[in-house]
Amino acid sequence: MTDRSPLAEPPTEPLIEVADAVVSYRVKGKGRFVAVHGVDLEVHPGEIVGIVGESGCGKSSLARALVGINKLSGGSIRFKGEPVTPLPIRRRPARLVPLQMVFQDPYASLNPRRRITQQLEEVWNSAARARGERRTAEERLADITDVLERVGLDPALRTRYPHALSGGQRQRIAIAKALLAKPNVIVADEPISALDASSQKHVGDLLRRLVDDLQIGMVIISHDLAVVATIADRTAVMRAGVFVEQGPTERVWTAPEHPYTRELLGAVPALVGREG
Ligand SMILES: Nc1ncnc2c1ncn2[C@@H]1O[C@H](COP(=O)(O)OP(=O)(O)OP(=O)(O)O)[C@@H](O)[C@H]1O
Repeated sequence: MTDRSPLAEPPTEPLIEVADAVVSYRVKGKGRFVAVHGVDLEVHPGEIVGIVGESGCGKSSLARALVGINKLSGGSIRFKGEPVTPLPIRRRPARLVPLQMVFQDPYASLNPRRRITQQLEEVWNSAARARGERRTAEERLADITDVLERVGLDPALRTRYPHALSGGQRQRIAIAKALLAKPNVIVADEPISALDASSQKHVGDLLRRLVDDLQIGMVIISHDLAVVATIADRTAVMRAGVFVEQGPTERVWTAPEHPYTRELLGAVPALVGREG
């Protein structure tokens, strides 16, 4: 658990600025259902912000809006000062390429019929194309080898198909895919919930290391307060589409202000501290 006092570090420009964001869905015969009711959030370089709350509270709806998959019904989301425009991946402007998402189920974001290497090459190609860069196959291989090493995988694994990897290895590949886009921000929706306990710890430590080493901003969504408490600098507690409180993780954990946070804390058996 970390508590980086705002006085301890110089202020930075936020990478992500969310102001009064509203996400709603059209539900047949029932009008619109509002899943996110006007939330405010900032994400700075080198910072992990955890968003925690029970299933159905609106976490994924907000996460998808942060990267431009969901359209906002109100408010605004800015990435490096520019609005996040909801467009299909292929039509995303180059300025949004460094805004990446990692999903809970890495199987869903990996094609089971293609070798890992082909999938990483496609991501690299589309990021280079979006940026208008002309680069060589040697540079591509060097970048792919570099990200695989960075996520703690043997680069030789790239010749495998997804089914020949463990759950933890697949999630590392999903993180490597995001890194190939040279991200400034990664939004990770339940990135470790589906993993066994030992992989949870390793992937959690990896995410923290990436944020510290690359000074990216990260948003981690989880229903599990203990997961967020071990790696997030700041925590926002979400209930029924609103943040009931947000603050430094240490403070939220030790002196929760809202009864709902206390309720969530009561359901956590024990906190295992983050190493390093
Ligand atoms: N496409 C959609 N159409 C209509 N309602 C939706 C849609 N997607 C989500 N919802 C509803 O919005 C609410 C918030 O869902 P969301 O997936 O954002 O919550 P969550 O906190 O991420 O939950 P979970 O952890 O179960 O995914 C839920 O009531 C859900 O049923």
